[in-house]
Amino acid sequence: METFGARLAAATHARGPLCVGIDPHPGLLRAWGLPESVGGLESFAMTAVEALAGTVAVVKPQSAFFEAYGSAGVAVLERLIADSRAAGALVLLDAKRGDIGSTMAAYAAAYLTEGSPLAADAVTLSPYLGFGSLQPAIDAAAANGRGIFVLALTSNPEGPALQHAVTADGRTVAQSIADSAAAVNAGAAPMGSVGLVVGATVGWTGVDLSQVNGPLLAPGLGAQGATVDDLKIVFGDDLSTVLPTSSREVLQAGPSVAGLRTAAGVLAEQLRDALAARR
Ligand SMILES: O=c1ccn([C@@H]2O[C@H](COP(=O)(O)O)[C@@H](O)[C@H]2O)c(=O)[nH]1
Repeated sequence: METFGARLAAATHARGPLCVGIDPHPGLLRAWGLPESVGGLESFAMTAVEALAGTVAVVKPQSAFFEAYGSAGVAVLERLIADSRAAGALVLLDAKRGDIGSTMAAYAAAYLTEGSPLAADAVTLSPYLGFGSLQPAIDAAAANGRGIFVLALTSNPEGPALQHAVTADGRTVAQSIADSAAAVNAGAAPMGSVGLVVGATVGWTGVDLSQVNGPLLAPGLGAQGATVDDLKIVFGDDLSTVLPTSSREVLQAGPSVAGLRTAAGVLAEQLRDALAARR
């Protein structure tokens, strides 16, 4: 079975290094002239899929905005995942789950196991119950050709107080997460299937990402203030596996399908140039 790392490398090679987040904020629904209802959510999601899933490498639905509508919202998320994958995009479900190992096994069954209605190509996970608690998801990802993205240096201003804290062995929390991902990904080609989340907003961090050998999801472009040029500051020599992601900056170009495609295309082109040094 082809690994997620290999599938992602092929997708970004073919379609460019861009992930577009599908975040149906209430304010965006209003801006698109849609009601704040399940019907509005579905119109928003399906328009985004129509506009983007045939062209960008990865779409990243934000689970919270679908869960907000209860089971009917989750049904829309299921359809979004299926339709996006059918259109050729990889789907990264942004759910940021984290729990004790036995419960993590249930999350892995939901998000990473073939046949589950919510199975995506990859899911975001929180390592703050200990990186080892993620093992059931790492195992399920490997068994199903899927991937995980582990929070390391998040894009929000509150992140550094925890993520730059120094652990008992002298490494920062973020460095220890990066090292744990590197250990799982060691030897994988073209790259491993355990990615990290490293915000485009975080600036120079001193965290050594050179051994991670996995995708580095970079949120924070646009609405959170980071620019394409910031990626060079954050990632330095480690740009080769960076997957920049943007939600509101692209989505504000809707509801026009053409407008959304143009916004994603312009950003993808800027990223192609900025990440030209990638392998
Ligand atoms: O560190 C992180 C991790 C995840 N996110 C998520 O990415 C998008 C960003 O949306 P924008 O509209 O492009 O700001 C959103 O779903 C976040 O939950 C993040 O921003 N930072």
